[in-house]
Amino acid sequence: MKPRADGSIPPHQPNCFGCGPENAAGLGLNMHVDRSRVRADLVLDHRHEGAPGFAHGGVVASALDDLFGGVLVMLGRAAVTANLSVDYRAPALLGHRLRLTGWCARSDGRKLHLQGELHDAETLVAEARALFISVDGDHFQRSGATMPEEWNRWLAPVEAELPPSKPDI
Ligand SMILES: CCCCC/C=C\C/C=C\C/C=C\C/C=C\CCCC(=O)SCCNC(=O)CCNC(=O)[C@H](O)C(C)(C)COP(=O)(O)OP(=O)(O)OC[C@H]1O[C@@H](n2cnc3c(N)ncnc32)[C@H](O)[C@@H]1OP(=O)(O)O
Repeated sequence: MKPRADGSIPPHQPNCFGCGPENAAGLGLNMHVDRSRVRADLVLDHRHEGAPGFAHGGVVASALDDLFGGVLVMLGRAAVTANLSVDYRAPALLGHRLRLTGWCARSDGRKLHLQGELHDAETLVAEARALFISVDGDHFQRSGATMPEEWNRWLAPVEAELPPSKPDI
């Protein structure tokens, strides 16, 4: 799996909660590569409500987690979330167009240190740091579910080194 020629990032799989178009309960993220970052717009609604008019914090965390899944596609690395930390800086308002941005800050063998932000216009709503660990195909066999054909191709050996991190933009 890799970004398309126009920079858009295909869904991880059709039913992915974050980005799968077939998941009626999902967030429907459409991600794209913008230089060395991944971006997506997100409008949350009453299904995502916590306090009245505010998005539930877990939904915000889910959006950032799946955004990091988009960063993995940009990097060409299959990995899973080992740790996700979110600082909530301002309420995420329902009905507002929110902007997600994610990038890889650093990699160290199997460890990928990813960072992301959620903005409402100029307002920083949330920032996240995550540790992802590279995995191979065996990791996903444990569910017993059928893997998308494309995954069999990208679940390559995890030892491959990432290219040097690009400078922040
Ligand atoms: C080519 C294209 C690639 C495209 C990629 C596309 C998709 C991404 C892939 C899959 C996801 C698919 C779709 C959804 C996409 C994105 C959504 C967000 C992602 C998720 O929704 S994903 C679900 C939630 N996620 C889990 O379901 C993980 C459960 N978990 C485990 O499966 C294991 O826990 C695992 C595999 C993480 C590690 O297990 P393990 O046995 O392989 O490795 P081990 O434990 O030895 O750790 C190795 C080194 O990491 C350190 N380490 C480990 N965990 C740490 C922690 N929490 N904090 C600090 N350090 C930690 C150790 O200390 C050691 O460090 P050291 O080497 O220095 O000793």
